[in-house]
Order: sequence, then structure tokens, then C-alpha cells
Amino acid sequence: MQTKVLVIESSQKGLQLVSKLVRKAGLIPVGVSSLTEAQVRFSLSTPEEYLCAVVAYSLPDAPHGEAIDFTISAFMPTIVVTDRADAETRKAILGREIVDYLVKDNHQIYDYLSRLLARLDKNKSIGVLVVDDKRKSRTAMVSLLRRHNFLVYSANGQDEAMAYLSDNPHIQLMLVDYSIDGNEGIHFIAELRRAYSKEEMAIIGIAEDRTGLLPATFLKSGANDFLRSPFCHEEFLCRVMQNLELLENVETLRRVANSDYLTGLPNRRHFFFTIATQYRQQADNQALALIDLDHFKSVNDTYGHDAGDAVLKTVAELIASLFSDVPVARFGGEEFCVYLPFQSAQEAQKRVEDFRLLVSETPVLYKDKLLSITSSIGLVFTHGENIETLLTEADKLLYKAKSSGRNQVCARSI
Ligand SMILES: Nc1nc2c(ncn2[C@@H]2O[C@H](COP(=O)(O)OP(=O)(O)OP(=O)(O)O)[C@@H](O)[C@H]2O)c(=O)[nH]1
Repeated sequence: MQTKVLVIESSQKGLQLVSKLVRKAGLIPVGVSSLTEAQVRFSLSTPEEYLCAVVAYSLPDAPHGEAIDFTISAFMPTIVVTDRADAETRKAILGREIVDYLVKDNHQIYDYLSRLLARLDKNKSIGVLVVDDKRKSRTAMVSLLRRHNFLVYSANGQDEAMAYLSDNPHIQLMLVDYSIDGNEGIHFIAELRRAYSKEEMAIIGIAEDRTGLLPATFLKSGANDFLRSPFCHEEFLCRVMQNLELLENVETLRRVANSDYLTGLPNRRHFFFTIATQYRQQADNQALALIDLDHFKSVNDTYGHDAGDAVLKTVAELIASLFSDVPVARFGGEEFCVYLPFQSAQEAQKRVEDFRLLVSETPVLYKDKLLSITSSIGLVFTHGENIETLLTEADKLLYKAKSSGRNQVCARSI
């Protein structure tokens, strides 16, 4: 597991600060104050354990970036921290194959370093596709992206790019050059947008653009962003990072909007949306189970609200594991719902009955107490009714299960 970050910094204060940021990113700092110490530490450990290195440009025993050369030669993605922002130092740093460099002149850089470290870890599972017909610029972009731990693919035109896309669903970002296949870059992006929304695939258009007109054309054709070439290393990486962060923020919002905060199961709205979009054509042979825990109020009253929450989470886990192949939801309170498409009445009845039994046989451990729970379930089968009718009928059957003594499944066909 690559969870360690080698921090080489001679100032004690700097070492402490960077180590704190490394920990904040969920990683383990290994701090040393000189190149010699770094070499010793590294020789005593397994290289694969290191995600990257954060290295001060100038150290007492390595005044001209020699520590950077060491970490790069040890195949560690290297982030450089420096006090100096002069052109000569910048040139000396960027001449090496580093991930990025940070000048210690304001506090924002520490926030940036924190994001960068978290990204290097996440990037290992993110695919980036470079589509450019010019080998030199394609290779340069690939090299920059690899240093950031991305899974990088490169194509010289649309056909090759499409082949990569169909084989690699983890590709989330594309860099598309204007000039591919005879200046077809913009057209290609417009075509890509038929299959991939801006929220699922970020596309950055690239062009030399002497006219000033291309950025708008790219953006109007579906690109998330535009980069004018030749571009500098830093702008390229900032845009890549920013576009991926945007994609992730959208994904987080979507997840929060679609799921129940306590159990993580889909919520009622998302449940209906899934059924409406994924099962629209298949109304035959479907079943719906409405599940309600028995005497749940007394769990809260006797053991407290936290105990009630623990019960709800356990039941949600059982639902998620037994019905992982079908839409499920927490409707609210202690009520859950399971939709079973393409299943005979016998199959659905067996699955739901197995679940009821499992709940009754799975006491929930809360602090030092074992809490027994049971559930009542209304189950309805149909060959053609819509989901609203199924729900109304399942509700009636649930009421019957409650009034007939609880801990049972009441089922019927409609
Ligand atoms: N701990 C906890 N309790 C909740 C939550 N949502 C709703 N409840 C409680 O769930 C209880 C539901 O009580 P009732 O509707 O009377 O149902 P019951 O006690 O299970 O009775 P029957 O359904 O008739 O067996 C109420 O006390 C709610 O306050 C939650 O997220 N966490």
C-alpha cells in the first residue's frame, strides 16, 4: 500500500507543517532533515510503500536540488517546496520531472499541497485520455500526467480514442487537440457529448489559436475547459486538477441528494427515479415489498435514539446485501422498500421471507446489549400495474401483517 510520503526539509517548522498536511490527507509522513538521512531511510524501507516525496529545493547537504534528483531516481513522484521564486530557481526545478513546485510565500500554497497530496492518492484509479496527432505534445502531456499517478492513455485520432473509451470505463478526463484528423477536434467533442455528459466526462480542448475565437467555439461545442498551446506545465496541471475536482464535487452532491443520510441507502425520490428510468419497458412479473420494523418506537424509548439508529443501519446493511441486484430504499423512519423486477411470485416470496427470517435472527449489538428486532412486510406481485398501484397495495398488506401479529409477510397478486 502506498501510504507513506517522504518529507525532506531541513527547517523543523517546515517539516512539522508539511507532516501535518500529509496526515490531513490521510497519509503517513516520514520526515527527514537532509539528503543523507533520506537516502538512509529509503534504503531501509520498501520503495513501493511511498506514494510520493515532498522535497525542499535547497538543503545543507544538497543546495542545488540534488535531493530532487534522488527522489526522482527512486521513482517517487516529487513535489518541490522552495523559499525562492526567482526565474533561475524555477527553471532549475521545472527542468526536472517533478509533479509540481510550491513557493513558500503565502498560506494558500499549503492548502494547495493538501489538495495535491489527496489527488496523487486518488489519481491512481482515474483514467485520462490524451487525443493529439502531434507526437511531441502528446508525449509531453502523457509524461506530466503520469507523474501525477493517473492511468494515462494516448491516441492520435478519433478512432483510436473511441477504442480506448470503450475498453476503459474509468476514463474521466480527456484532452482533445483541435488539429486531430484534419482539424476535427471540436467536431469530435460535440460527438462525444452525445454519449457523455459534462458531469461524467471532463473534456479540455487544446489549440494554438491565433484568432482568439477557438475558446468560445470549444466551450459551445461541449468542452468543459480550454487550454491555449503552447501552455506551461503549471497551467496544464492546475486545469486538469480543477476539472477533476469539479467532477468529484458534482458526484458528491449527487450522492448526497440521492441517498438517505443515516443508512446510505437510496432515498425514496431516487428509488422512483431508478425504476422510472431503468425499468420503464418491463412491467411484467414484478413485485414490491414494503418493510416496516416492529415496535421500533420502544427501541428508542428503552435504549435511546442512538440505539434506534444502530438498528436502522443494521437492517439497511441486510437489505443492501440480500437485495444488491435490485432497487431498494429507505422511505423514512423505520420503513424500507424493495422492488423486484423479472421475478416470479414464488421467487419474490422466498427472497422476502428469507429476509424477514434473517432480521429476526440477527440481534443488533448496541454497547453491551443485544437488541432483537422483527419486521412486518407487505408484498405484492403483478403482471402489469404501475409502481404507484403496487405501493398502495403493498401498504394495505403491510397494515394487515401488523394487525395479524407482526413478524410476518402478507402477500398477494394483483
Ligand atoms: N432512532 C431513530 N428513530 C427514528 C428515526 N426516524 C423515525 N424514528 C422513530 O421511529 C418510531 C416509529 O414509531 P411508530 O410509527 O409508532 O412505529 P413502531 O413503534 O415501529 O410500531 P409498529 O410499526 O406499529 O410496530 C418513532 O418513535 C420515530 O421517532 C430515525 O432516523 N432514527
